[in-house]
Amino acid sequence: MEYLIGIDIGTSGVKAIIIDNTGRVISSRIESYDIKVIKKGWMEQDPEEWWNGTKKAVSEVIKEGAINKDEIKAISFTGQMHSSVFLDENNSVLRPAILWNDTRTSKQCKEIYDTVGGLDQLLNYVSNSALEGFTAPKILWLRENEKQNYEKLECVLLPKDYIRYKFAGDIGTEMSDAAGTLLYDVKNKKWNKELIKKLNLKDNIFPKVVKSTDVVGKINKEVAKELGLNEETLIVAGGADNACAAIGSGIVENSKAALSIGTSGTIVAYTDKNDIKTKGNLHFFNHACNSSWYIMTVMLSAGMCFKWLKKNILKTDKSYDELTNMASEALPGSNGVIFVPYLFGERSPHPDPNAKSMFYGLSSNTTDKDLIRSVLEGVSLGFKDCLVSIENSVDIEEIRITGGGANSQLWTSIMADVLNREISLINIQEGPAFGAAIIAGVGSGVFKNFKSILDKSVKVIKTVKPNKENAKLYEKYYKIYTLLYDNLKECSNLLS
Ligand SMILES: Nc1ncnc2c1ncn2[C@@H]1O[C@H](COP(=O)(O)OP(=O)(O)O)[C@@H](O)[C@H]1O
Ligand SMILES: O=C(CO)[C@@H](O)[C@H](O)COP(=O)(O)O
Repeated sequence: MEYLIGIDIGTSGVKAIIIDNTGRVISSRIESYDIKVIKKGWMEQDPEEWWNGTKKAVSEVIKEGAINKDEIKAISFTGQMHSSVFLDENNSVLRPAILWNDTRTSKQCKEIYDTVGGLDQLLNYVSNSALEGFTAPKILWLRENEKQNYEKLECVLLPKDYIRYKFAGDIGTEMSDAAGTLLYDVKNKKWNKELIKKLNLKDNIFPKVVKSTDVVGKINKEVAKELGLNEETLIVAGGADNACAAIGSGIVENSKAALSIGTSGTIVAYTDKNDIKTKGNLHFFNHACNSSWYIMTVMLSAGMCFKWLKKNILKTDKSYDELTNMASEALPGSNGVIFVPYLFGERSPHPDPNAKSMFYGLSSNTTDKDLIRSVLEGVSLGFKDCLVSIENSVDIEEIRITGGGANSQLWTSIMADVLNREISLINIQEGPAFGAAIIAGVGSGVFKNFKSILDKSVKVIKTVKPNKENAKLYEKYYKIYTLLYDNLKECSNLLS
Protein backbone atom coordinates (compact mmCIF):
# COMPACT_ATOMS: atom_id res chain seq x y z
CA MET A 1 0.00 0.00 0.00
CA GLU A 2 1.16 3.57 -0.64
CA TYR A 3 0.16 6.51 1.54
CA LEU A 4 0.12 10.29 1.09
CA ILE A 5 0.08 13.13 3.60
CA GLY A 6 -1.70 16.48 3.11
CA ILE A 7 -0.91 19.36 5.49
CA ASP A 8 -3.14 22.47 5.76
CA ILE A 9 -1.68 25.56 7.49
CA GLY A 10 -5.11 27.01 8.38
CA THR A 11 -5.92 30.18 10.28
CA SER A 12 -7.20 28.43 13.39
CA GLY A 13 -4.89 25.43 13.26
CA VAL A 14 -2.87 23.00 11.21
CA LYS A 15 -4.59 19.91 9.88
CA ALA A 16 -2.73 16.81 8.70
CA ILE A 17 -4.42 13.92 6.93
CA ILE A 18 -3.29 10.60 5.52
CA ILE A 19 -4.95 9.01 2.49
CA ASP A 20 -4.18 5.71 0.79
CA ASN A 21 -3.64 5.00 -2.89
CA THR A 22 -7.39 4.62 -3.46
CA GLY A 23 -8.04 8.14 -2.11
CA ARG A 24 -9.52 6.80 1.17
CA VAL A 25 -8.96 8.94 4.28
CA ILE A 26 -7.04 6.89 6.88
CA SER A 27 -6.60 9.45 9.66
CA SER A 28 -6.82 13.16 10.30
CA ARG A 29 -5.52 15.42 13.06
CA ILE A 30 -5.82 19.13 13.93
CA GLU A 31 -3.42 21.12 16.16
CA SER A 32 -4.99 24.47 17.02
CA TYR A 33 -3.30 27.83 17.51
CA ASP A 34 -4.51 31.40 17.97
CA ILE A 35 -4.42 34.58 15.97
CA LYS A 36 -2.57 37.37 17.77
CA VAL A 37 -4.73 40.49 17.54
CA ILE A 38 -2.13 43.23 17.99
CA LYS A 39 -4.77 45.94 17.79
CA LYS A 40 -8.03 46.47 15.90
CA GLY A 41 -7.58 44.99 12.41
CA TRP A 42 -3.95 43.85 13.00
CA MET A 43 -3.78 40.04 12.82
CA GLU A 44 -0.52 38.13 13.13
CA GLN A 45 0.86 34.63 13.69
CA ASP A 46 4.32 33.33 14.39
CA PRO A 47 5.45 30.91 11.61
CA GLU A 48 7.29 28.96 14.31
CA GLU A 49 3.89 28.11 15.82
CA TRP A 50 2.75 26.72 12.46
CA TRP A 51 5.91 24.62 12.32
CA ASN A 52 5.54 23.26 15.86
CA GLY A 53 1.84 22.54 15.19
CA THR A 54 2.74 20.80 11.93
CA LYS A 55 5.27 18.51 13.59
CA LYS A 56 2.75 17.55 16.27
CA ALA A 57 -0.11 17.03 13.81
CA VAL A 58 2.03 14.89 11.50
CA SER A 59 3.37 12.73 14.35
CA GLU A 60 -0.14 12.21 15.72
CA VAL A 61 -1.80 11.50 12.39
CA ILE A 62 0.80 8.81 11.66
CA LYS A 63 0.32 7.27 15.12
CA GLU A 64 -3.45 7.32 14.70
CA GLY A 65 -3.30 5.87 11.17
CA ALA A 66 -1.18 2.96 12.46
CA ILE A 67 0.53 2.61 9.07
CA ASN A 68 4.01 1.57 7.98
CA LYS A 69 5.88 4.88 7.69
CA ASP A 70 8.07 3.51 4.91
CA GLU A 71 4.95 3.32 2.78
CA ILE A 72 4.40 7.10 2.92
CA LYS A 73 5.29 8.08 -0.64
CA ALA A 74 4.85 11.87 -0.61
CA ILE A 75 3.78 14.91 1.38
CA SER A 76 2.20 18.09 0.05
CA PHE A 77 0.94 21.35 1.49
CA THR A 78 -1.86 23.87 1.47
CA GLY A 79 -2.73 26.84 3.67
CA GLN A 80 -4.18 30.27 4.23
CA MET A 81 -3.61 32.47 1.19
CA HIS A 82 -2.01 35.94 1.03
CA SER A 83 -0.45 35.94 4.55
CA SER A 84 3.14 37.18 4.37
CA VAL A 85 6.22 35.43 5.75
CA PHE A 86 9.19 37.80 5.49
CA LEU A 87 12.65 36.12 5.40
CA ASP A 88 16.18 37.56 5.66
CA GLU A 89 19.32 36.36 3.87
CA ASN A 90 19.61 33.36 6.21
CA ASN A 91 15.98 32.41 5.58
CA SER A 92 15.17 33.45 9.16
CA VAL A 93 11.76 34.98 9.84
CA LEU A 94 12.06 38.79 10.22
CA ARG A 95 8.77 39.43 12.05
CA PRO A 96 5.46 37.62 12.69
CA ALA A 97 3.42 36.87 9.56
CA ILE A 98 0.76 39.45 8.69
CA LEU A 99 -2.41 37.50 7.98
CA TRP A 100 -4.94 37.50 5.14
CA ASN A 101 -7.63 38.95 7.45
CA ASP A 102 -5.45 41.90 8.57
CA THR A 103 -6.81 45.27 7.46
CA ARG A 104 -3.96 47.65 8.35
CA THR A 105 -3.11 48.28 4.69
CA SER A 106 -5.98 50.45 3.34
CA LYS A 107 -3.51 53.31 2.71
CA GLN A 108 -1.18 51.00 0.76
CA CYS A 109 -4.09 49.68 -1.36
CA LYS A 110 -4.88 53.27 -2.34
CA GLU A 111 -1.20 53.84 -3.15
CA ILE A 112 -1.27 50.81 -5.46
CA TYR A 113 -4.26 52.21 -7.39
CA ASP A 114 -2.67 55.68 -7.54
CA THR A 115 0.65 54.27 -8.79
CA VAL A 116 -0.79 52.06 -11.53
CA GLY A 117 -3.54 54.50 -12.58
CA GLY A 118 -6.69 52.87 -11.22
CA LEU A 119 -8.64 49.61 -11.08
CA ASP A 120 -8.74 48.86 -14.81
CA GLN A 121 -4.97 49.11 -15.11
CA LEU A 122 -4.47 46.88 -12.06
CA LEU A 123 -6.89 44.32 -13.56
CA ASN A 124 -4.81 44.38 -16.76
CA TYR A 125 -1.70 43.62 -14.74
CA VAL A 126 -2.89 40.97 -12.28
CA SER A 127 -6.64 40.32 -12.89
CA ASN A 128 -7.57 41.25 -9.31
CA SER A 129 -8.39 44.37 -7.31
CA ALA A 130 -6.25 45.64 -4.40
CA LEU A 131 -7.63 44.26 -1.14
CA GLU A 132 -6.14 44.85 2.30
CA GLY A 133 -5.70 41.10 2.82
CA PHE A 134 -3.50 40.50 -0.23
CA THR A 135 0.30 40.22 0.01
CA ALA A 136 1.46 43.24 -2.06
CA PRO A 137 0.03 45.92 0.25
CA LYS A 138 1.67 44.13 3.20
CA ILE A 139 5.11 44.48 1.56
CA LEU A 140 4.43 48.19 0.98
CA TRP A 141 3.37 48.51 4.63
CA LEU A 142 6.63 46.89 5.76
CA ARG A 143 8.64 49.30 3.63
CA GLU A 144 6.80 52.31 5.09
CA ASN A 145 6.58 51.23 8.70
CA GLU A 146 9.45 48.86 9.44
CA LYS A 147 12.30 50.18 7.27
CA GLN A 148 14.95 48.02 8.94
CA ASN A 149 13.00 44.84 8.25
CA TYR A 150 12.40 45.89 4.64
CA GLU A 151 16.12 46.50 4.16
CA LYS A 152 16.88 43.00 5.44
CA LEU A 153 14.08 41.44 3.39
CA GLU A 154 15.39 38.81 0.95
CA CYS A 155 12.27 36.74 0.29
CA VAL A 156 8.48 36.82 0.76
CA LEU A 157 6.86 33.42 1.20
CA LEU A 158 3.29 32.22 1.70
CA PRO A 159 2.53 30.14 4.84
CA LYS A 160 2.46 26.68 3.28
CA ASP A 161 5.65 27.46 1.31
CA TYR A 162 7.46 28.31 4.55
CA ILE A 163 6.47 24.92 5.97
CA ARG A 164 7.49 23.27 2.70
CA TYR A 165 10.89 25.01 3.08
CA LYS A 166 11.18 23.54 6.59
CA PHE A 167 10.48 20.07 5.15
CA ALA A 168 12.67 20.18 2.03
CA GLY A 169 14.95 23.22 2.29
CA ASP A 170 13.51 24.42 -1.01
CA ILE A 171 12.55 28.11 -1.29
CA GLY A 172 9.74 28.64 -3.75
CA THR A 173 6.03 28.93 -4.35
CA GLU A 174 3.57 27.66 -6.95
CA MET A 175 1.01 29.37 -9.15
CA SER A 176 -2.13 29.12 -7.02
CA ASP A 177 -0.50 30.92 -4.05
CA ALA A 178 1.54 33.33 -6.21
CA ALA A 179 -1.84 34.37 -7.69
CA GLY A 180 -3.01 35.74 -4.32
CA THR A 181 -0.07 38.12 -3.90
CA LEU A 182 -1.45 40.74 -6.36
CA LEU A 183 1.95 40.75 -8.06
CA TYR A 184 1.49 37.67 -10.26
CA ASP A 185 0.22 37.86 -13.82
CA VAL A 186 -2.53 35.29 -13.36
CA LYS A 187 -3.40 35.08 -17.08
CA ASN A 188 0.16 34.64 -18.34
CA LYS A 189 1.52 32.76 -15.29
CA LYS A 190 4.56 34.84 -14.33
CA TRP A 191 5.52 37.51 -11.79
CA ASN A 192 4.44 40.88 -13.20
CA LYS A 193 7.85 42.58 -13.40
CA GLU A 194 6.33 45.80 -14.74
CA LEU A 195 4.02 46.17 -11.73
CA ILE A 196 6.83 45.23 -9.30
CA LYS A 197 8.97 47.94 -10.93
CA LYS A 198 6.18 50.55 -10.84
CA LEU A 199 5.70 49.91 -7.13
CA ASN A 200 9.46 50.25 -6.76
CA LEU A 201 9.70 46.97 -4.82
CA LYS A 202 12.95 44.98 -4.64
CA ASP A 203 12.64 42.57 -7.56
CA ASN A 204 14.71 39.76 -6.01
CA ILE A 205 12.32 39.00 -3.13
CA PHE A 206 9.86 36.93 -5.17
CA PRO A 207 10.67 33.21 -5.19
CA LYS A 208 10.62 30.88 -8.18
CA VAL A 209 7.17 29.64 -9.14
CA VAL A 210 6.63 25.96 -9.96
CA LYS A 211 3.56 23.86 -10.76
CA SER A 212 1.52 22.56 -7.82
CA THR A 213 2.31 18.95 -8.69
CA ASP A 214 6.07 19.46 -9.10
CA VAL A 215 8.28 17.36 -6.83
CA VAL A 216 10.57 19.95 -5.20
CA GLY A 217 12.83 17.48 -3.41
CA LYS A 218 13.00 14.80 -0.74
CA ILE A 219 12.36 15.32 2.94
CA ASN A 220 15.27 16.94 4.79
CA LYS A 221 17.22 14.25 6.73
CA GLU A 222 16.87 15.91 10.15
CA VAL A 223 13.11 16.40 9.78
CA ALA A 224 12.76 12.81 8.57
CA LYS A 225 14.62 11.66 11.68
CA GLU A 226 12.59 13.86 14.05
CA LEU A 227 9.26 12.68 12.61
CA GLY A 228 10.46 9.12 12.05
CA LEU A 229 9.78 9.35 8.31
CA ASN A 230 11.64 7.62 5.50
CA GLU A 231 14.36 9.82 3.91
CA GLU A 232 13.02 8.89 0.47
CA THR A 233 9.65 10.63 1.14
CA LEU A 234 8.95 13.04 -1.72
CA ILE A 235 7.95 16.67 -1.15
CA VAL A 236 5.41 18.04 -3.65
CA ALA A 237 4.79 21.80 -4.04
CA GLY A 238 1.05 21.97 -3.11
CA GLY A 239 -1.59 24.68 -3.52
CA ALA A 240 -3.54 27.56 -1.97
CA ASP A 241 -6.28 26.50 0.46
CA ASN A 242 -9.18 27.50 -1.77
CA ALA A 243 -7.65 25.72 -4.77
CA CYS A 244 -7.05 22.60 -2.66
CA ALA A 245 -10.54 22.76 -1.14
CA ALA A 246 -11.89 22.84 -4.71
CA ILE A 247 -9.78 19.81 -5.67
CA GLY A 248 -10.98 18.05 -2.52
CA SER A 249 -14.58 18.64 -3.64
CA GLY A 250 -13.92 17.39 -7.18
CA ILE A 251 -14.04 20.86 -8.79
CA VAL A 252 -11.60 20.02 -11.60
CA GLU A 253 -13.69 20.69 -14.72
CA ASN A 254 -15.76 23.45 -16.27
CA SER A 255 -19.28 24.24 -15.01
CA LYS A 256 -18.63 22.82 -11.51
CA ALA A 257 -18.48 24.98 -8.38
CA ALA A 258 -18.00 24.44 -4.64
CA LEU A 259 -19.96 26.53 -2.14
CA SER A 260 -18.52 26.48 1.38
CA ILE A 261 -20.35 27.67 4.50
CA GLY A 262 -17.32 27.86 6.79
CA THR A 263 -16.40 30.74 9.09
CA SER A 264 -16.25 32.73 5.86
CA GLY A 265 -18.32 31.83 2.80
CA THR A 266 -16.79 31.03 -0.55
CA ILE A 267 -17.93 30.00 -3.98
CA VAL A 268 -15.17 28.63 -6.21
CA ALA A 269 -15.98 27.98 -9.88
CA TYR A 270 -13.55 26.18 -12.20
CA THR A 271 -12.61 27.59 -15.59
CA ASP A 272 -10.12 26.63 -18.30
CA LYS A 273 -10.27 30.15 -19.78
CA ASN A 274 -7.67 32.77 -18.94
CA ASP A 275 -9.61 35.76 -20.27
CA ILE A 276 -12.31 36.11 -17.61
CA LYS A 277 -13.37 39.74 -17.10
CA THR A 278 -14.33 40.43 -13.49
CA LYS A 279 -14.74 44.20 -12.87
CA GLY A 280 -12.63 43.53 -9.77
CA ASN A 281 -15.51 42.27 -7.60
CA LEU A 282 -14.49 38.61 -8.03
CA HIS A 283 -11.15 36.92 -7.40
CA PHE A 284 -9.55 35.30 -10.45
CA PHE A 285 -6.71 32.96 -9.47
CA ASN A 286 -4.65 30.09 -10.89
CA HIS A 287 -6.00 26.68 -9.89
CA ALA A 288 -3.69 23.97 -8.55
CA CYS A 289 -4.62 21.43 -11.25
CA ASN A 290 -4.76 21.05 -15.04
CA SER A 291 -3.03 24.46 -15.64
CA SER A 292 -6.47 26.01 -15.14
CA TRP A 293 -8.03 28.89 -13.17
CA TYR A 294 -10.91 29.52 -10.79
CA ILE A 295 -13.21 32.40 -10.04
CA MET A 296 -13.97 32.93 -6.39
CA THR A 297 -16.21 35.05 -4.21
CA VAL A 298 -15.49 35.46 -0.49
CA MET A 299 -18.10 36.49 2.11
CA LEU A 300 -16.11 37.56 5.16
CA SER A 301 -18.68 36.21 7.60
CA ALA A 302 -20.96 33.31 6.71
CA GLY A 303 -20.95 30.56 9.38
CA MET A 304 -19.42 33.27 11.57
CA CYS A 305 -22.83 35.00 11.67
CA PHE A 306 -24.46 31.90 13.15
CA LYS A 307 -21.65 31.55 15.70
CA TRP A 308 -22.01 35.24 16.59
CA LEU A 309 -25.80 34.90 17.06
CA LYS A 310 -25.31 31.85 19.30
CA LYS A 311 -22.52 33.33 21.44
CA ASN A 312 -23.13 37.08 21.52
CA ILE A 313 -26.89 37.46 21.12
CA LEU A 314 -28.63 34.26 22.27
CA LYS A 315 -25.75 33.54 24.72
CA THR A 316 -26.70 29.88 24.70
CA ASP A 317 -24.92 26.55 25.17
CA LYS A 318 -27.39 24.90 22.80
CA SER A 319 -25.72 23.08 19.90
CA TYR A 320 -25.99 24.24 16.30
CA ASP A 321 -28.34 21.29 15.70
CA GLU A 322 -30.64 22.37 18.54
CA LEU A 323 -30.67 25.93 17.21
CA THR A 324 -31.46 24.86 13.63
CA ASN A 325 -34.27 22.67 15.02
CA MET A 326 -35.71 25.80 16.62
CA ALA A 327 -35.32 27.70 13.33
CA SER A 328 -37.21 24.97 11.47
CA GLU A 329 -40.27 25.94 13.55
CA ALA A 330 -40.21 29.46 12.09
CA LEU A 331 -41.85 29.89 8.69
CA PRO A 332 -39.84 30.64 5.53
CA GLY A 333 -39.31 34.40 5.48
CA SER A 334 -38.63 34.53 9.26
CA ASN A 335 -41.76 36.50 10.06
CA GLY A 336 -40.63 39.42 7.89
CA VAL A 337 -37.06 39.70 9.23
CA ILE A 338 -34.13 39.96 6.80
CA PHE A 339 -30.58 39.56 8.16
CA VAL A 340 -27.69 41.21 6.30
CA PRO A 341 -24.43 39.36 7.11
CA TYR A 342 -21.73 42.05 6.79
CA LEU A 343 -20.36 41.62 10.35
CA PHE A 344 -16.78 42.43 9.19
CA GLY A 345 -17.68 44.61 6.22
CA GLU A 346 -17.65 42.61 3.00
CA ARG A 347 -15.40 41.40 0.19
CA SER A 348 -17.75 39.86 -2.41
CA PRO A 349 -19.63 41.00 -4.32
CA HIS A 350 -19.11 44.37 -2.58
CA PRO A 351 -15.45 44.99 -1.66
CA ASP A 352 -16.53 47.41 1.09
CA PRO A 353 -14.98 47.51 4.58
CA ASN A 354 -17.75 49.93 5.66
CA ALA A 355 -20.66 47.61 4.76
CA LYS A 356 -22.81 47.04 7.87
CA SER A 357 -24.74 44.09 9.22
CA MET A 358 -28.35 44.37 10.35
CA PHE A 359 -31.64 42.69 11.19
CA TYR A 360 -34.25 44.50 9.10
CA GLY A 361 -37.97 44.14 9.74
CA LEU A 362 -37.94 43.42 13.49
CA SER A 363 -41.32 43.76 15.21
CA SER A 364 -42.84 43.05 18.61
CA ASN A 365 -43.80 39.59 17.20
CA THR A 366 -40.23 38.61 16.35
CA THR A 367 -39.08 35.48 18.20
CA ASP A 368 -35.68 33.88 18.73
CA LYS A 369 -36.74 31.20 16.22
CA ASP A 370 -37.29 33.94 13.61
CA LEU A 371 -33.88 35.45 14.36
CA ILE A 372 -32.07 32.14 13.92
CA ARG A 373 -33.89 31.38 10.68
CA SER A 374 -33.25 34.89 9.37
CA VAL A 375 -29.49 34.44 9.92
CA LEU A 376 -29.53 31.19 7.92
CA GLU A 377 -31.61 32.92 5.22
CA GLY A 378 -29.55 36.13 5.23
CA VAL A 379 -26.23 34.29 4.80
CA SER A 380 -27.85 32.31 1.96
CA LEU A 381 -28.98 35.58 0.34
CA GLY A 382 -25.35 36.75 0.54
CA PHE A 383 -24.32 33.58 -1.34
CA LYS A 384 -27.02 34.34 -3.95
CA ASP A 385 -25.50 37.81 -4.44
CA CYS A 386 -22.10 36.15 -5.01
CA LEU A 387 -23.48 33.49 -7.35
CA VAL A 388 -25.21 36.13 -9.51
CA SER A 389 -21.84 37.93 -9.92
CA ILE A 390 -19.94 34.73 -10.74
CA GLU A 391 -22.54 33.67 -13.30
CA ASN A 392 -21.97 36.92 -15.17
CA SER A 393 -18.56 35.40 -16.00
CA VAL A 394 -19.04 31.59 -16.18
CA ASP A 395 -21.92 29.10 -16.36
CA ILE A 396 -22.30 26.77 -13.41
CA GLU A 397 -24.25 23.52 -13.76
CA GLU A 398 -23.39 21.76 -10.51
CA ILE A 399 -22.95 23.29 -7.04
CA ARG A 400 -21.36 21.13 -4.33
CA ILE A 401 -21.86 22.35 -0.76
CA THR A 402 -19.17 21.95 1.94
CA GLY A 403 -18.09 23.50 5.27
CA GLY A 404 -19.62 23.32 8.76
CA GLY A 405 -22.98 24.78 7.64
CA ALA A 406 -23.44 21.85 5.25
CA ASN A 407 -24.02 19.67 8.36
CA SER A 408 -27.44 21.25 8.65
CA GLN A 409 -30.29 19.86 6.55
CA LEU A 410 -32.29 23.02 7.15
CA TRP A 411 -29.47 25.34 6.02
CA THR A 412 -28.78 23.32 2.85
CA SER A 413 -32.48 23.31 1.93
CA ILE A 414 -32.76 27.06 2.61
CA MET A 415 -29.66 27.51 0.40
CA ALA A 416 -31.27 25.48 -2.42
CA ASP A 417 -34.48 27.55 -2.12
CA VAL A 418 -32.69 30.92 -1.99
CA LEU A 419 -30.39 30.08 -4.94
CA ASN A 420 -33.32 28.31 -6.65
CA ARG A 421 -30.79 25.63 -7.62
CA GLU A 422 -30.20 21.97 -6.97
CA ILE A 423 -27.33 21.48 -4.51
CA SER A 424 -25.12 18.40 -4.14
CA LEU A 425 -23.74 17.03 -0.89
CA ILE A 426 -20.52 15.02 -1.18
CA ASN A 427 -18.89 12.28 0.91
CA ILE A 428 -15.63 14.19 1.58
CA GLN A 429 -15.61 16.94 4.19
CA GLU A 430 -11.84 17.03 4.81
CA GLY A 431 -11.39 20.33 2.97
CA PRO A 432 -8.04 21.65 1.71
CA ALA A 433 -5.88 18.98 3.43
CA PHE A 434 -7.55 16.30 1.31
CA GLY A 435 -6.80 18.34 -1.85
CA ALA A 436 -3.15 18.65 -0.76
CA ALA A 437 -2.91 14.86 -0.26
CA ILE A 438 -4.37 14.36 -3.75
CA ILE A 439 -1.72 16.76 -5.15
CA ALA A 440 0.96 14.71 -3.34
CA GLY A 441 -0.41 11.63 -5.10
CA VAL A 442 -0.58 13.17 -8.58
CA GLY A 443 2.88 14.75 -8.17
CA SER A 444 4.52 11.52 -7.00
CA GLY A 445 2.82 9.39 -9.67
CA VAL A 446 0.63 7.41 -7.24
CA PHE A 447 -2.41 8.80 -9.12
CA LYS A 448 -2.50 9.08 -12.92
CA ASN A 449 -4.31 12.43 -12.93
CA PHE A 450 -6.77 14.48 -10.87
CA LYS A 451 -9.97 13.46 -12.63
CA SER A 452 -9.42 9.71 -12.42
CA ILE A 453 -8.75 9.65 -8.66
CA LEU A 454 -11.41 12.25 -7.82
CA ASP A 455 -14.10 10.46 -9.86
CA LYS A 456 -13.35 7.40 -7.73
CA SER A 457 -13.02 9.03 -4.31
CA VAL A 458 -15.37 12.07 -4.26
CA LYS A 459 -19.01 11.04 -4.60
CA VAL A 460 -22.28 12.98 -4.57
CA ILE A 461 -24.26 11.37 -1.74
CA LYS A 462 -27.41 13.48 -1.91
CA THR A 463 -28.98 16.25 -3.98
CA VAL A 464 -31.25 18.88 -2.44
CA LYS A 465 -33.88 20.33 -4.78
CA PRO A 466 -35.42 23.79 -4.34
CA ASN A 467 -39.01 24.12 -3.17
CA LYS A 468 -40.78 26.26 -5.82
CA GLU A 469 -43.02 28.16 -3.40
CA ASN A 470 -40.13 29.07 -1.07
CA ALA A 471 -37.95 30.02 -4.04
CA LYS A 472 -40.60 32.53 -5.13
CA LEU A 473 -40.70 34.09 -1.66
CA TYR A 474 -36.89 34.29 -1.51
CA GLU A 475 -36.80 35.95 -4.96
CA LYS A 476 -38.70 38.84 -3.33
CA TYR A 477 -36.40 38.76 -0.27
CA TYR A 478 -33.33 38.89 -2.53
CA LYS A 479 -34.63 42.07 -4.16
CA ILE A 480 -35.06 43.69 -0.72
CA TYR A 481 -31.66 42.36 0.42
CA THR A 482 -29.84 44.03 -2.49
CA LEU A 483 -31.81 47.26 -1.99
CA LEU A 484 -30.76 47.35 1.67
CA TYR A 485 -27.06 47.48 0.71
CA ASP A 486 -27.55 49.96 -2.14
CA ASN A 487 -29.82 52.32 -0.20
CA LEU A 488 -27.92 52.26 3.09
CA LYS A 489 -24.41 52.66 1.65
CA GLU A 490 -24.29 56.35 2.53
CA CYS A 491 -25.49 55.70 6.11
CA SER A 492 -22.86 52.94 6.48
CA ASN A 493 -20.13 55.30 5.33
CA LEU A 494 -21.32 57.96 7.77
CA LEU A 495 -21.29 55.45 10.64
CA SER A 496 -17.73 54.25 9.83
N1 LIG B 1 -24.48 21.33 12.83
C1 LIG B 1 -24.40 22.54 12.27
N2 LIG B 1 -25.49 23.18 11.82
C2 LIG B 1 -25.42 24.42 11.27
N3 LIG B 1 -24.28 25.11 11.15
C3 LIG B 1 -23.16 24.54 11.58
C4 LIG B 1 -23.14 23.24 12.17
N4 LIG B 1 -21.86 22.95 12.50
C5 LIG B 1 -21.11 24.03 12.14
N5 LIG B 1 -21.90 24.99 11.59
C6 LIG B 1 -21.49 26.29 11.06
O1 LIG B 1 -20.21 26.11 10.45
C7 LIG B 1 -19.28 27.08 10.95
C8 LIG B 1 -17.88 26.48 11.01
O2 LIG B 1 -17.55 25.99 9.75
P1 LIG B 1 -16.17 25.22 9.47
O3 LIG B 1 -16.16 24.87 8.02
O4 LIG B 1 -16.05 24.10 10.45
O5 LIG B 1 -15.15 26.38 9.88
P2 LIG B 1 -13.78 26.96 9.29
O6 LIG B 1 -14.13 27.76 8.07
O7 LIG B 1 -13.30 27.86 10.41
O8 LIG B 1 -12.91 25.77 9.03
C9 LIG B 1 -19.82 27.47 12.31
O9 LIG B 1 -19.44 28.79 12.64
C10 LIG B 1 -21.33 27.35 12.12
O10 LIG B 1 -21.87 28.54 11.62
O1 LIG C 1 -8.35 35.16 2.08
C1 LIG C 1 -8.75 34.07 1.76
C2 LIG C 1 -8.96 33.74 0.33
O2 LIG C 1 -8.82 34.83 -0.53
C3 LIG C 1 -9.04 33.02 2.84
O3 LIG C 1 -9.82 31.96 2.36
C4 LIG C 1 -7.74 32.49 3.39
O4 LIG C 1 -7.14 31.66 2.40
C5 LIG C 1 -7.90 31.83 4.76
O5 LIG C 1 -8.49 30.62 4.86
P1 LIG C 1 -8.88 29.80 6.21
O6 LIG C 1 -7.60 29.45 6.91
O7 LIG C 1 -9.80 30.66 7.04
O8 LIG C 1 -9.62 28.60 5.66
